[in-house]
Amino acid sequence: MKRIVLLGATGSIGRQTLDVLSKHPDEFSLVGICAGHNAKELKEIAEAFPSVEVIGLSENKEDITFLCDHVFYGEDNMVQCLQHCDYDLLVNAVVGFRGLKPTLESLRQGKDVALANKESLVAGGVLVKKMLEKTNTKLYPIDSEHSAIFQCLQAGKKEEVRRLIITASGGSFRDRTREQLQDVSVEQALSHPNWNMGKRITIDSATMVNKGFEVIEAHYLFDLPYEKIDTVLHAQSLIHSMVEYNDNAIMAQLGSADMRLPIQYALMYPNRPYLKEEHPLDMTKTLTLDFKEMDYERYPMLKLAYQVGKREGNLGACFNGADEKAVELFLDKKISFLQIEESIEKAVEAATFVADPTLEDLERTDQEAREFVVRYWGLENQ
Ligand SMILES: NC(=O)C1=CN([C@@H]2O[C@H](COP(=O)(O)OP(=O)(O)OC[C@H]3O[C@@H](n4cnc5c(N)ncnc54)[C@H](OP(=O)(O)O)[C@@H]3O)[C@@H](O)[C@H]2O)C=CC1
Ligand SMILES: CC(=O)[C@@H](O)[C@H](O)COP(=O)(O)O
Ligand SMILES: [Mn+2]
Repeated sequence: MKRIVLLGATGSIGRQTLDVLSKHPDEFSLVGICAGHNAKELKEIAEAFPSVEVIGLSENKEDITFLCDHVFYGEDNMVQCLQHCDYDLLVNAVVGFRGLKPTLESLRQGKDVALANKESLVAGGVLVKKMLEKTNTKLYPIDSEHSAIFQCLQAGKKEEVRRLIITASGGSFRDRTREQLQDVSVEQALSHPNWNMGKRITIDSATMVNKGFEVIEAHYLFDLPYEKIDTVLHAQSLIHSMVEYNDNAIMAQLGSADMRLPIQYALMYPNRPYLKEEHPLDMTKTLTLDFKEMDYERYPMLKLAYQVGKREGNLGACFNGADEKAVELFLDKKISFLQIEESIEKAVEAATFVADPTLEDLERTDQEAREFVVRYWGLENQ
């Protein structure tokens, strides 16, 4: 029985993880759940999974202390939960920079992490890598592209990999030119062509920040240089990513747009038990595969992500922090879609570079990037 702690339990990945866990009651016991504000849903989860021993909530608006022995409130709730329960695997599906600390804490304790929170690696990849080496722990990717690559890597040796090819849908505005992005609305940006996901990642997909994050994530997860990590536009999101080997073989992983497969694979690797699909892929009817070369002029955030990733240090934390704040402002209709990009570019330009950052350095960089974006748009008093 694997004892699981799930962060971001009320989110898109969180809920799909609960579904996977509920299908394997003899394999998993859910012992910890955390979320941000949604006390009502946490309560429902705790009732559905009586094995829950610890609960974390960032806001203290509702008293849920009666639900189990340990309930922690506040921004440090996730780390406190990890310190007050006996668990085997952390599933980190919280959104944002806040996911880095619990990832590091879990690895420090010698516990493996099934990772959806890509921000842990984008902002803190250097620290996470050091901790993995120190404690001999493992990360199991949940992000669909990285799960696909992880699956394709089972077919060969790492030394024989020529390159990783990460597929990109192009996001909500893939059929528009840059000129046509001037007046796009929040509602339009939130309409992803293939995936149903949380708001932040859906906007990141439209700006291609998400693909930039995924390039950096792949660098740390698979320990390959940026020169061996490519991206390609693939509108259908049927191929989740590929690995090209030295003998020219290209291994691809295909599947419907259902995150329960990568979640289950991360939790049960190397096993592949039965998984009922909502919308099974019918090869004979639906299989059209289009590919287009990535256009860095159309998607400047992807180009910037390579530069940020290669320079390393604290720049990933700046890139992510600026994006988090800019996406929040866009969703609140305080800035326009194209101003998300401008926020990130200017914040990275203005950042003070720290080559070998500590966690405190990254936290400072994250905070400074957010403050920079607010100041840049003159929104200090709103
Ligand atoms: N959705 C997807 O298909 C994919 C997501 N990912 C990654 O997985 C992560 C989660 O994404 P997704 O599920 O879409 O996001 P959602 O927005 O759907 O869910 C976010 C989760 O984080 C919680 N949360 C928000 N603020 C806080 C806080 N201050 N303290 C603690 N918890 C908080 C939310 O709780 P509450 O509901 O209470 O606010 C919720 O449980 C992201 O890093 C994303 O990039 C990666 C690949 C695919
Ligand atoms: C489901 C998932 O992993 C998302 O990251 C998704 O891949 C977004 O797709 P695009 O960023 O390619 O639009
Ligand atoms: Mn992805």
